[in-house]
Amino acid sequence: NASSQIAHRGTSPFTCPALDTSTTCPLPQPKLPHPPNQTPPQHASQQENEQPPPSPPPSSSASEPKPSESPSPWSRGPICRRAGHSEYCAFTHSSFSSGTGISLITTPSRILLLGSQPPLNLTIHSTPESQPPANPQAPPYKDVPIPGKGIGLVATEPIRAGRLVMAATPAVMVDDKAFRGLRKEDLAMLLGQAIVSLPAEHSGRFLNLSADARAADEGQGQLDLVWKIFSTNAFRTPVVGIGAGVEGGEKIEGWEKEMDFQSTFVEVSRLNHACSPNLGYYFDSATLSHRVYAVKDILPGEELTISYVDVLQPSTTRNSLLSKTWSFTCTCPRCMLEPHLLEESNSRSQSILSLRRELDDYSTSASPQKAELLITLYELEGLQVRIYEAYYRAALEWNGVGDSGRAVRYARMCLDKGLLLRGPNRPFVDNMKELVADPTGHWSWRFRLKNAEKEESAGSNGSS
Ligand SMILES: C[S@@+](CC[C@H](N)C(=O)[O-])C[C@H]1O[C@@H](n2cnc3c(N)ncnc32)[C@H](O)[C@@H]1O
Repeated sequence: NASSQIAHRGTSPFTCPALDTSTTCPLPQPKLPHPPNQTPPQHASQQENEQPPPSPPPSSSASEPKPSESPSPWSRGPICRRAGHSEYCAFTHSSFSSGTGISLITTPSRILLLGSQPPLNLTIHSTPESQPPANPQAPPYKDVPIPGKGIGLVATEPIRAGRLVMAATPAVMVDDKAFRGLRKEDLAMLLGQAIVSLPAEHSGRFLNLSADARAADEGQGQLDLVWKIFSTNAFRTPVVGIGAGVEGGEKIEGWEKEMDFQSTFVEVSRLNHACSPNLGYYFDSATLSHRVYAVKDILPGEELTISYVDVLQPSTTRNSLLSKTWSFTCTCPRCMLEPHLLEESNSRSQSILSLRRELDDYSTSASPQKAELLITLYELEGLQVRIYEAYYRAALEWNGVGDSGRAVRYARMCLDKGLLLRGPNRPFVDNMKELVADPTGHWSWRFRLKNAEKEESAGSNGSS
């Protein structure tokens, strides 16, 4: 059966001295308390409005993938846990990513599907002795204590907008179904196995991440602490698996299945929040890496920040979510404006939301001037991290009134920023590329004018 393909490991949870406070292993540094079911830092900030993606949906009746013939680089923890019909186990690939290692909590059949395809099967790149680290250059930042925020990262050199600042693979990835379906104690137990099985440096850095202060202070136990470190620092990371299966009696090769995981990364997880951040990021399923880019020019000594919440929301909405989920109130410049300036900032945020709604209704005769205003509002709010969304709308609006020159210019600007902040495999990227290649053949060509004509003829029919 599927699980027999994975080598069993003799490790029992928490035999690693890393979790024994009497040893030299790094101790966790608990910080602020968090509620148990928090949303990982990225969800809301990655919204976009796109044309429907053209790719066909994955087949739901395809059968499980076949076990791989080659020896598996994965080892499996000794104890698995059940949620519903599925059994979840902790799997570790300790030579992954030049010996950094990675652990996954998922089902045996999913590990066969995922683990037998790139990048998880790239054992050629994963022998620690023979492979240098992926990025031998010193990073342009260091971690330092930031008053009121725990540890954070600050720039050690000038960083230009557009520069790749980090590309890191996770320490641990948890199948979203396990995250939601398993009892907390069971998930904590599997997380414990997952962490102790990582190479020592990676597990030590994981255990140094921030967690709920109550876990350590009240001595609730090490499993609870590992669970809290994970949930404080997890990001949503959808992974596309390519499988083979049988549908309607016919063998199908290469169906794609998107699987949701929650993942914690030891470096990215040090980034604190700001409401107009200077970094943007996306998770690249093909390399299993979080790619973090500068969206503004950053000076040495400046803190590097990402956004944990939807930055388009007004300050009260942003802060109530931050407080509920991560137990802090934001003190970033956008939140600390004087009252009359804060009021203007919130009014701009409200306008952004209503303009987006208006522009995203393709059945009306909205105008390119509204898209231009949207760009200005994003700029005034310092939202370079989402500016590609405004360029996207401007490209469609100008094409919608038959101005291909401006449309192509904005489509290019959307691609320039959007590729950095969302990666290549996105429907909006395809959409903008199609517009650049052939604006007059694009679905949006003169669509607003056609709407206006329809409205006019409906009006004249009504009045005649
Ligand atoms: C993903 S961790 C970020 C790194 C963390 N500061 C550390 O010491 O490892 C999230 C935690 O950092 C703290 N944090 C992040 N951004 C903050 C901010 N803008 N103000 C205050 N605390 C913040 C909160 O305790 C939050 O739960």
